[in-house]
Amino acid sequence: MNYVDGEFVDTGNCFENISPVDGTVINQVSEADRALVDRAVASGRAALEGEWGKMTLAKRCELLHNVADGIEARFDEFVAAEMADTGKSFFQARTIDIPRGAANFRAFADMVKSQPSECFHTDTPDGRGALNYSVNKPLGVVAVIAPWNLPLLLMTWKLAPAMAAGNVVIAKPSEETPATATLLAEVMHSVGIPKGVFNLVHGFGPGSAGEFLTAHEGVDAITFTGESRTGSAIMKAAADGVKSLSFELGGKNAAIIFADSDFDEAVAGTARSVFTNGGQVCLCTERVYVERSIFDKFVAAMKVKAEALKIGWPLDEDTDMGPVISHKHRDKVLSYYASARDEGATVVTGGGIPEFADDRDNGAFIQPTIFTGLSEQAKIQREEVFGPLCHITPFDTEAQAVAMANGSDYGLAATVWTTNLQRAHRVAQQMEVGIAWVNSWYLRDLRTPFGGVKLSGVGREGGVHSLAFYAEPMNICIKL
Ligand SMILES: NC(=O)c1ccc[n+]([C@@H]2O[C@H](COP(=O)([O-])OP(=O)(O)OC[C@H]3O[C@@H](n4cnc5c(N)ncnc54)[C@H](O)[C@@H]3O)[C@@H](O)[C@H]2O)c1
Ligand SMILES: N/C(=C\C=C\C=O)C(=O)O
Repeated sequence: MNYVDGEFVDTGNCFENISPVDGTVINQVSEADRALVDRAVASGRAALEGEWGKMTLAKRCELLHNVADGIEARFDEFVAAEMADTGKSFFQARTIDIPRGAANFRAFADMVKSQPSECFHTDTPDGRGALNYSVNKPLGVVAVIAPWNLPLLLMTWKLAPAMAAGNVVIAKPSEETPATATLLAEVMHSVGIPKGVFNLVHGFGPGSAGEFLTAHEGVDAITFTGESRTGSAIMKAAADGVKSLSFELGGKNAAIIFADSDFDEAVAGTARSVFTNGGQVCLCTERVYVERSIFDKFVAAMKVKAEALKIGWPLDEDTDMGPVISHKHRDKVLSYYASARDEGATVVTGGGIPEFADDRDNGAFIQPTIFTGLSEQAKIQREEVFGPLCHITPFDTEAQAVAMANGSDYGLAATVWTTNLQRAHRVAQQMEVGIAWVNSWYLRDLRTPFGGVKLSGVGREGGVHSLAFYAEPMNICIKL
């Protein structure tokens, strides 16, 4: 169901939600039409001018903590829903996706309470001076458009600061993953978020709810997470309305492993950064650069890691990797596997589809894959694949590794593995990315700036960066 103006709405026009595990139909999803999007915008505007706009900060933060409580109270339902939509493992859903859904609301409910505002005493020629202070006002009606890879985590990563800053939101989850967003609407409704503050519209991008939102004259800002080319399309749609935009886009992330790294740690950490969530995390590594003296040993060790991954039923406790999100996406990843082979890659492991001889053969399962032997100009070195694969390349000098890692049109994340302190700082700071991890990956502090450079995004969210994006600071000058 959609959720607009405090009501669950079925437009009567549905699309099927297909399981990536076995190809069965999970449920029917009500697609929002333009009229429902219009109603959501009007309801949001009324909420801003009504109860929500007048609510105290303390009460707003209390409600956001209640939303977090509501997610935790229905934790198992959220886990099951996320796994059903995505096929991700029980481990991933229960240790990352759903806990972060609650954590995002708690983090921003707490951070916004201690958000300072500026004040300056200004000298004036008459000696009496002036007082310049600023107040933070909300942007207004914010469209939140989210992807399918970490559905609840990424939607709430935007909803939480937007609502903490006093905005009203219209959320549009991916058409692939409607379930946890709908559960979230039930939680919002049950904890008493005033009608119009949180709205949920299901649908697609072009010619559907996504596009209706981005071109809507009543939407004040758009925060989008998804493919870079979609970001460009949304930027065009929003241009006439001169809307505030925050974009978290694609990545083609590099890992650099020096011979002076802790070898076992570097192998384990890099394998995790390549294969987590089937490689369907924007921060995942797809390009691995290894110092030549340990190259063969490292490739062999990564092969062992890839072949040890248990690809199975998401609910099995020991499953490491489920299917990718859809047959369509699997075909895209397989086309990159084929292009790598066509360009002469060595297939270290994988490259195809696993066979189970059960219903999983109707799912979108794919083999974890490692390639070597290609140049930096190869297709899988230039383009984001967003699947469980990497290409491993040897390097001889630090400068060469830095140049290759930076030689991408993307710039989201990088990992650097070394035990040399100076080298760790030196190389990390040279990475042309928004986030560099040293001897770690996806270690997250929600107060830090998060975002990408180049094709990987526009702006930063996280901590004060989120609160800055979702606010309109206003300066008031008082002549004394
Ligand atoms: N940088 C990050 O934080 C981050 C996080 C997760 C995923 N991603 C990126 O997202 C991509 C995978 O997610 P995806 O396939 O859902 O991305 P996508 O761009 O296909 O879709 C993302 C969302 O945008 C909507 N959409 C599509 N076209 C639209 C349009 N023209 N107007 C309005 N809305 C539109 C979709 O319905 C979906 O809800 C990968 O490229 C990945 O790198 C980036
Ligand atoms: N934005 C975040 C993760 C993004 C993952 C991309 O797929 C986060 O952890 O806050």
